[in-house]
Amino acid sequence: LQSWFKKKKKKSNGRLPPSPKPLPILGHLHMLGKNPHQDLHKLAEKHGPVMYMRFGFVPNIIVSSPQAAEQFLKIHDLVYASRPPHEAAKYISYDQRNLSFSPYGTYWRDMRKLCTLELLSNLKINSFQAMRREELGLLVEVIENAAKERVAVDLSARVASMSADMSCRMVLGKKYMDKDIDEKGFKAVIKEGMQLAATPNLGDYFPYLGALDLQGLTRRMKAIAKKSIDEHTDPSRDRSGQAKDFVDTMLAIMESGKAEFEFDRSHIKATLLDMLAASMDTSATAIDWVLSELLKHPYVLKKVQEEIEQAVGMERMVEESDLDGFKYLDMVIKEAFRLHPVAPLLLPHESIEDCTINGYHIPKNSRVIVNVWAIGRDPEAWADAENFVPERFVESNIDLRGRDFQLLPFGSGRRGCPGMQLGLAVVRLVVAQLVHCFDWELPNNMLPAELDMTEDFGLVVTRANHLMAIPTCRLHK
Ligand code: HEM
Repeated sequence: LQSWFKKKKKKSNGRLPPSPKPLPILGHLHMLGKNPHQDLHKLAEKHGPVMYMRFGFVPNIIVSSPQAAEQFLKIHDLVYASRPPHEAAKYISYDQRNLSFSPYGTYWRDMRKLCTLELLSNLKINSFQAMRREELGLLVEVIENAAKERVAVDLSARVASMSADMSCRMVLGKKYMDKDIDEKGFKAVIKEGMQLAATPNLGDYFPYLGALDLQGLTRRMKAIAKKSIDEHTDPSRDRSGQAKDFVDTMLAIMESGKAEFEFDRSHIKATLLDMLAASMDTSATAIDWVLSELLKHPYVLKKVQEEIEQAVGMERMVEESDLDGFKYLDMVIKEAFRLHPVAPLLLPHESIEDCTINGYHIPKNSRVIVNVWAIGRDPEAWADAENFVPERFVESNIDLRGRDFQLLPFGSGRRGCPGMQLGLAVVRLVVAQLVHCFDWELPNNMLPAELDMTEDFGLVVTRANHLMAIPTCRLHK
């Protein structure tokens, strides 16, 4: 292998990016612990923002500065717009027929266009406003009861469950109760699928991959998709008054022959699972981190509450139409995403040809891992980088939508997140509502500064310990 790389190097006349010292066979795999984004950050501080690492036999390029990210995701975007082959995704997603893990090519382009236009457009997002209001209303009721009893709410669990219900209703048209699929439970199945999808992020070499029941899991996930399509094609189904969910939309496209590419039930099923997995945990985890930072910084929470109060008053709840006025809330969300990007290493990209970046040779078929967690902490890009200071955005127009490479929670370029508008809409709405309707304090007289912020790595990086807080109602009625 070494000699193969040397030969390659010679051929292109390029040198590979700097690299820590590898072990035989393992390469650099032994350097990654439980939180690979943090380990890679430390290594990049030593070896530079474009770093070469080999995990098993797979060459990886680790990207850790805004300048380098711009090279890979904008200037040479086309070269890096593919995804590596992925064993687990092949199982789960009908041979990579979904969007997230498809390699670059016509199929991915067509699918992405279809999803962007038909499922994730503003029109479509807005058609689910009433559903979001209803689901969030249910959560507010639960919290009101906890406030009456003066007991702590498990915010992490409650928000995750609400987000799963919202995603289910949007994608499949109804909430699946835990027992609907099998004894294991619907949410557990999806969650396991996410963990599985996360593991190969850093090579297919992680030992715990083998511990997961790949076939059993696949069977369950596919059962969900099949059941849903069968229900939708049942002629006796009454769906009057409901927004058209994703299954309806995709079945209609399939029947009309409107898609200009092969599009059958297996494509629909793969896409449904993709949309569920991509929307459930991402938004919920983002909300969890924003709320955690607010509880850790009570003066910031107070400022957000004042901003909302000024626009909405204390007589009613927040509506989605109020959201555009909340400038300070948007700064808080940006700052939370800077420190806690929910997908700290994005999804892995793969290069489709040789390329030279910053004078280094990047071989074809390298995996590219963009460490946005490290980029959010880059001292060259951010003053006082370790601290949560939303006010830093008052004088800056740095945006989080992929235009500014120091802040990339949704990635950027061709593979950037197509669900960003939807994700942001949910995060802004839920955070605004929960801090407008309630004051919050930490249980057991814990001081805000003592709130633990330990991370737990996966496809999304969640809190290691659930966020618990005691609510008090704020609104006048
Ligand atoms: C706060 C919420 C969300 C965050 C932080 C987020 C973040 C991301 C990130 C970082 C990527 C990878 C980008 C890359 O590889 O360069 C991604 C990809 C993707 N996201 Fe999101 N996402 C969110 C919500 C959603 C939602 C609600 C949906 C759809 C319902 C969605 C659908 C997707 C899809 C389909 C991809 C793969 C795109 C492709 O490979 O072409 N995301 N997202």
